Amino acid sequence: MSSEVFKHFEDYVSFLESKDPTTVINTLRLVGERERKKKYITYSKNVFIPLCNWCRNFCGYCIFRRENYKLMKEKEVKEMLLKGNRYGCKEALFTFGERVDENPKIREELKKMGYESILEYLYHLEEWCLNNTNLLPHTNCGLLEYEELKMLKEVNASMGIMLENSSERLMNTIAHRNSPGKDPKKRLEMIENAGKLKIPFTTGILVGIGENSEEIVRSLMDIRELSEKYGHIQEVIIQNFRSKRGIPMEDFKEPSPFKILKVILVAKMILPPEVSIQVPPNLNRETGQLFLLAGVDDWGGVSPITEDYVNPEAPWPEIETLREYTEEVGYRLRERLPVYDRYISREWLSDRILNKIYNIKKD
Ligand SMILES: O=c1nc2n(C[C@H](O)[C@H](O)[C@H](O)CO)c3cc(O)ccc3cc-2c(=O)[nH]1
Ligand SMILES: C[C@H]1O[C@@H](n2cnc3c(N)ncnc32)[C@H](O)[C@@H]1O
Ligand code: MET
Ligand code: SF4
Repeated sequence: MSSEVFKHFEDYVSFLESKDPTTVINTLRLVGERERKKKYITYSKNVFIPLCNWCRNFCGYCIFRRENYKLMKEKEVKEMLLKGNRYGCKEALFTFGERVDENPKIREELKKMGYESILEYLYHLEEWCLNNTNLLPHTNCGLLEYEELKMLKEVNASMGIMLENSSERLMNTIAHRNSPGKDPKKRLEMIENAGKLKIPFTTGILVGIGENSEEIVRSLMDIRELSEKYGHIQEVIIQNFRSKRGIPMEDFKEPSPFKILKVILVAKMILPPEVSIQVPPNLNRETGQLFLLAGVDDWGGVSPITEDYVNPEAPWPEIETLREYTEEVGYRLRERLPVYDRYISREWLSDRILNKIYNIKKD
């Protein structure tokens, strides 16, 4: 269906490069034709658990990582989960630094708590979450091996990792120079492993980190390839780089709304139609409504109680505000689980996750 508009790599690239309003207006019309049929824009009510903010990488855009790190205590995590439960949240988002247990001090701390590794600790917390709350875990903690994904699938409704961009070139730039974990070969391999393991999966690209138009198109095509092969990509996040004081990339220009609009249109044309396109509403407060017209159909995780620890300067909108914002464009806001409906089956989910979902739906 998507190929009605463009077919070739070069077409997408020249579209991204285009300064001709007619081209963009025409594409918006063609893509928009399909958007008229959609009714709902979804979001997931969540609690963000930043389990540990040390990280083996140093991404040029990141403010989350601290050398003076904090590893969350079990009690603290449980209290946050219980609070989320009281607020009716359905997603426990475990997002944290990559391979934090490469740090000997953190390993030591974990040992004292009775755990051999951060993933053993994570598994325990996610299991507790399933046994004591109505929240479903979603883990996004950077690179994981096949066996690690397999273990976490037991206690996660879905998992994720941002591809960021599939360009090797960025590994020599300020964005990823000091981040071995952002090697696109490794990230694509992990996304492929998640496909083999039938894990409903979230990925995406970060726009505005020094990549060019070819690299954006290539990244989206790489995601499409894995999505077509395994069918596990539930959503693709188009994340706009937001500058923050003190990061190495402080002086980088944030991508313009026009640029993001074009990237969304290209994503819509490249990706299979069932794959949702997500933009976070806290990073797109002024522009989000217009992006709905270009094919965005999901706002991602929105939290009534925790901040976005990756973008702490950007508060979440109230759900009711988000509802008005969405309805003004003519769509309805609908809450979803961290796993999209089409994956709610034995083919995709572990028995304990599936049982939990049945029990949640009964409530
Ligand atoms: O609050 C945030 N949530 C982020 N999420 C959460 C996401 O919005 C939701 O957890 C998913 O839509 C699943 O419901 C991510 C999840 C991933 O799997 C990969 C990347 C992200 C990035 C962010 C983020 O920067 N901030
Ligand atoms: C959790 C995800 O958040 C994104 N991320 C990290 N730093 C920034 C920033 N300054 N602006 C926007 N997104 C960011 C990355 O894509 C990461 O994978
Ligand atoms: N550190 C992981 C990554 O960048 C998780 C998101 S950033 C806190 O992939
Ligand atoms: S973005 Fe993720 S991988 Fe990069 S430094 Fe921050 S926490 Fe680490």
